Amino acid sequence: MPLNENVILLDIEGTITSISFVKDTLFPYVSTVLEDYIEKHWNDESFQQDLELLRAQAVIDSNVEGFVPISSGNDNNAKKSVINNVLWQMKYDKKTTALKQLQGHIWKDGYESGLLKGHLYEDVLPVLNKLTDLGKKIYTYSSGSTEAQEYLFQYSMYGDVSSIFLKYFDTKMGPKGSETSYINIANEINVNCSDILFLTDVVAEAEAAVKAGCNSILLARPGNAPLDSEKSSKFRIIKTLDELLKIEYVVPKYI
Ligand SMILES: CSCCC(=O)C(=O)COP(=O)(O)O
Ligand SMILES: [Mg+2]
Repeated sequence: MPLNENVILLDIEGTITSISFVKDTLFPYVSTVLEDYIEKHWNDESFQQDLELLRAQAVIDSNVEGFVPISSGNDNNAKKSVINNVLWQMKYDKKTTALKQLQGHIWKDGYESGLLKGHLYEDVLPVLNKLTDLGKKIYTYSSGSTEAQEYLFQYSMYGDVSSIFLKYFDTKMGPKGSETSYINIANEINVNCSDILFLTDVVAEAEAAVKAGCNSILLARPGNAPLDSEKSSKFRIIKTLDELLKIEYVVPKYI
């Protein structure tokens, strides 16, 4: 049987979905419809919850250089300031739970209208199906909100493939560069960290997972940022998930 670990935890962007889909399709969709969305949904309970998170994040960010404040109240000035704050966060690709939750809600319309179709590399579904047949449990952990992840899989270019994934995790487990987040996920699914193989395109995330006691493999997909040769040398690097099926026993390279 390939792989020691029973749990396969997948990063999304740069691992199973192209960075280009996120940066060139999903993010511009939000920038384009943001103003209309805020105007239309301002009084909705769901948007008011998103706004509360954005306001709380703004307090945390208030000392960050270039920070864009959110005005209080419900007038046009407040709406404009929310738009500007969101665009500022997106410009710097901030991974705050507040931004990610709002983006997920905005993408919903785009997926449901058929304008957005979640990208998946062609090796992903065949390999994940084989791993499932081998008894492996498949989970995702992304900075994108759990709802955003679900939409991407429900409305993927291959149709609804969400049933492959047992559960989605997001930054509510903690940031992806923090070892505690992987311990939180292990606790959530009732396994030891040593039972988790985390796949990602980001070395700092792989290092955090390994510090927590998980194993980790790096993905080098076309269009990903080049991997730092020194830092990534501690890890096995694969180009597609097919390579997972060829691994008989993963001797963690970082030991
Ligand atoms: C779940 S699709 C949206 C992806 C996203 O917003 C993002 O920031 C990607 O982060 P990841 O942790 O999947 O690399
Ligand atoms: Mg990634």
